[in-house]
Amino acid sequence: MKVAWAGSRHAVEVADRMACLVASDPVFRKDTRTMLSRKELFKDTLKKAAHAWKRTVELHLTEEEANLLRLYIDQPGYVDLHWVMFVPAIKGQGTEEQQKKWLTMAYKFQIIGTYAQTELGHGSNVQGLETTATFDPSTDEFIMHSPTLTSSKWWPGGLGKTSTHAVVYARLITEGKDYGIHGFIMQLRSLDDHSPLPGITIGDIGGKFGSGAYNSMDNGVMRLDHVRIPRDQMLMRLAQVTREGKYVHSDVPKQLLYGTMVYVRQTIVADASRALSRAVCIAVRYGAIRKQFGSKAGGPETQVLNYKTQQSRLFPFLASAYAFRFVGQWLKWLYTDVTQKLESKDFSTLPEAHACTAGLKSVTTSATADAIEECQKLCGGHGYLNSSGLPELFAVNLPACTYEGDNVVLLLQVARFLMKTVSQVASGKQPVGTTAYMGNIQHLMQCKSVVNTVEDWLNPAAIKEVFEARALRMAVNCAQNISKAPSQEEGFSELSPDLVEAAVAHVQLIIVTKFIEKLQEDILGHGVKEQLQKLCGIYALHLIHNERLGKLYAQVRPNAVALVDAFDYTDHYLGSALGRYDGDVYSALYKEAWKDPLNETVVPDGYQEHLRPLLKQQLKLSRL
Ligand SMILES: CCCCCCCC/C=C\CCCCCCCCCCCCC/C=C/C(=O)SCCNC(=O)CCNC(=O)[C@H](O)C(C)(C)COP(=O)(O)OP(=O)(O)OC[C@H]1O[C@@H](n2cnc3c(N)ncnc32)[C@H](O)[C@@H]1OP(=O)(O)O
Ligand SMILES: Cc1cc2nc3c(=O)[nH]c(=O)nc-3n(C[C@H](O)[C@H](O)[C@H](O)COP(=O)(O)OP(=O)(O)OC[C@H]3O[C@@H](n4cnc5c(N)ncnc54)[C@H](O)[C@@H]3O)c2cc1C
Repeated sequence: MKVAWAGSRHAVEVADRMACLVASDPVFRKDTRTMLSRKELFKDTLKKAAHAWKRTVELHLTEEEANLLRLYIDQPGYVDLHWVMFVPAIKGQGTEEQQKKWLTMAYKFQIIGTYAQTELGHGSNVQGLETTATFDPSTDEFIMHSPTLTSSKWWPGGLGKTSTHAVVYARLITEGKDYGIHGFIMQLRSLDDHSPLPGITIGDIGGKFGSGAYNSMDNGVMRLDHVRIPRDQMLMRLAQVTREGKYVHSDVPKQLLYGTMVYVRQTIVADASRALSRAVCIAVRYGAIRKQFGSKAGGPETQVLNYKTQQSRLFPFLASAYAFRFVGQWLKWLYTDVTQKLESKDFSTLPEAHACTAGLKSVTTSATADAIEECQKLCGGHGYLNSSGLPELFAVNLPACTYEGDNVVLLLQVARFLMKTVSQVASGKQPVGTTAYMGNIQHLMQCKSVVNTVEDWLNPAAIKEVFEARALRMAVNCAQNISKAPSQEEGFSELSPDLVEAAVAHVQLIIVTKFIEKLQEDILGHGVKEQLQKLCGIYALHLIHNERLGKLYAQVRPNAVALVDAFDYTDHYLGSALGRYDGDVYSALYKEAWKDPLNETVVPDGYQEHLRPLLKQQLKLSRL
């Protein structure tokens, strides 16, 4: 099962090696992270990042190994934005010459970059951004400016205190005309003493949800006061401004401006499956240790994992963790395929790639955030302690529902794509890829489900048909209702709640389909495929209705702990007293409690100042 989860034997081996490297290095300790002040936490992140880079260079780590190293260090920091957004933005939007110049420095960490798109006033509506980049032909420069308070850049990770450079998104103005949003490379801080360059006001936007968690990241605010940059720092793969100030389009679609977001959304699906699997691993292992109540006849107490209610709340998450993992692996393939096509100037699959990345990012991160919260409840009171690992896991993953596109905004993008596809089907065009099922419209609009028993749900063809019929009927229903509205725009707006549901149904169909396709591959190991078939059945059935699931849960229960052990997480990475591999939960909880700074003294700070006078006063009063 470890191989099925990781993707290959090689993947298991590399992941094990990197996880052990991190777990055995004292610099990467994280058990007291939630007790650090914001300043201490930030400094700790700088230390970990520098040490990680040192180890990366010393050990000549490959890209795959370095990525895993970062993953197991498990602490958001400026390096994420540098590697996952700054570098890909230059790769995707810069010319070859620009890539050579900037990436050479970025790859060696001679500069640290971030992705500065969102502003105080606008995040979702990228076309509404206000920062300006006005071309001055007299000096061959752009003047970068924040004309209003709301145009202040707001949120970029690493911007607050660390980044030396950024790809800044701004409205390009030349020859008096506004050409909309474009990307520009800007140096923000001195490479000598790290002070902000003239005209740049920059800082951190303040503490965020939860202790520890995303507070390790210096999300930043930045205002620009007529800062000049050379013309060649506009990213010029999509469009150029000539020396004379003429605006020239390239032959690539302008949507490639959003390409970095497509890339990151795809990686976020993998992050979601990992976060969900961690929460499930903690709740399942703990559920096998925790006992409450016994039989009336005075028998032994029951492991809480044996309660049917616990199983019906927890096992759909276990199944979802596997489902998201497999669809994430497929999405990575799809992204690579689209990128190769783009390189040979085939842009035909871009809309589908956008819909798949946006939709899957949205559905998997929302489900994951909800599931982590539920896993806290599934662990009872102990789940609410920081030492359970769950509060921080929740706080770190919750913003994934918002960053890289608010989940509802992204689902509306999927819905827009679906409405276009329905209208193309109506005009006789055969849909392809993840919407190919829509071509089977006659049958899917009328067919009746053949599913009657739990066993029927293990029949892949029956499952697929149900999900296809559901997704198509919801999409067609929306399209018909939109066509009755006075205008397409009004209809879309009026029906947006239904459109979001139709988009979710389509995305769930993709997840179910990719799970089924995974089961058609050669899967080695005794009983592995059978367990995955049950999990696939649970994933599909829990989305439709819960009635017949009990039988499947009973079949998964004996292997539940093994199914979470297959995630192959070290105790260091899991970071949970409840989810420990050895099950020694109670001594771990007890030991963790004594680490709290409140326990440094027996009598707390503040006793002399506030508690003692209060108690003495009450004593005096009672004697009167
Ligand atoms: C400490 C450890 C150290 C270790 C060191 C070791 C070394 C390290 C090595 C490796 C490190 C690796 C680290 C890994 C860590 C991983 C961590 C994960 C990181 C995550 C970090 C996240 C940080 C967050 C960043 C951000 O949030 S950036 C900002 C994101 N913003 C958004 O997403 C905005 C959302 N809005 C939009 O996308 C758009 O505005 C819109 C909603 C799509 C609307 O667009 P608009 O043009 O206004 O309108 P439309 O008319 O709807 O669209 C026009 C047209 O375009 C199509 N479209 C839209 N989007 C796209 C797209 N993306 N691609 C293609 N096409 C698109 C749309 O469909 C329309 O098409 P049609 O006209 O044909 O319909
Ligand atoms: C932790 C974190 C890290 C981030 N890192 C970065 C970064 O590195 N770089 C960067 O540039 N940005 C970053 N961001 C910003 C992020 O990309 C935006 O917050 C995100 O795109 C959402 O935009 P918004 O904040 O403007 O939300 P809003 O759009 O203001 O959303 C508010 C509400 O309005 C709803 N809404 C908005 N538009 C519509 C619509 N058309 N139809 C229906 N409902 C709608 C949303 O669903 C939501 O409920 C980060 C954000 C966070 C939380």
